Amino acid sequence: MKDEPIIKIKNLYKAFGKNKVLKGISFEVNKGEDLVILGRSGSGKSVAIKCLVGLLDPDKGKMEILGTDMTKLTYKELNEIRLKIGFMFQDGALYDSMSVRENLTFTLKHHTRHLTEEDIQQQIMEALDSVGLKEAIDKMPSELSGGMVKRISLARTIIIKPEIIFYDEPTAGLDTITAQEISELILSVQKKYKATSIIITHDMICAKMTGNRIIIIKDGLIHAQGTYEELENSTDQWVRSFFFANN
Ligand SMILES: Nc1ncnc2c1ncn2[C@@H]1O[C@H](COP(=O)(O)OP(=O)(O)OP(=O)(O)O)[C@@H](O)[C@H]1O
Repeated sequence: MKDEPIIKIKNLYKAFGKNKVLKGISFEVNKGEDLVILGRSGSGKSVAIKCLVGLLDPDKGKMEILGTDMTKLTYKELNEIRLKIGFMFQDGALYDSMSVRENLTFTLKHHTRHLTEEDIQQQIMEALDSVGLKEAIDKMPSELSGGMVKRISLARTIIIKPEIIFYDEPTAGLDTITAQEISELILSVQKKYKATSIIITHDMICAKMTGNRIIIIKDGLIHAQGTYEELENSTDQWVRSFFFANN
């Protein structure tokens, strides 16, 4: 069902010593939504997501994913909820010593037990097909270009069919054209798999293509939110600067 929040963050605070990074962030993400988080470097976008998924302990705040209170989880419950979440990290995070096939097999076996060899191969081919890279199945990560690494890491993210996908700077380090191809691919994956997404990015083309709502973090708080068009036409000069300057 749409319009049903499956991610809820309320009054999230996080400081590292004197560095007060998050000072009361609240937002919700509905099922099927693709939310982009913008903010200048160091504004706390990654910290917010890490708190949400249990990789960092928040100082204060309530967080819920798929109806589960993320602040009161046992280790077992945390692992269970993480099985429903896919991550696409900035650096791709593939295992260098494993081929593409082995990387994907590893993820799949770790996620789903008792799959037959035939199921595994079929799901690998389906994921690689979704990112247009079936021919790379037996390549090693060192043989892949930056754009191909991103595609394979996207394949690895979707192979577990997550309900929620977190993208951390999915187009970072790519030239403009390749970045746009990756954004297009993310869009097609979103349509095909219908996962709910949170996308952290500095790439405004990526934000425009992949997000249907944007929030902007400033000074530890949510400074503005809306659609790309609403924020682009904001009366707030600082907000508008995102759309015309490279952050
Ligand atoms: N584990 C940590 N220990 C101490 N400080 C941290 C830690 N993680 C993040 N920080 C600090 O928190 C602040 C926010 O970092 P964060 O990585 O969330 O920024 P960001 O908005 O994602 O930036 P970027 O766009 O550059 O990735 C920074 O000042 C950073 O130094």
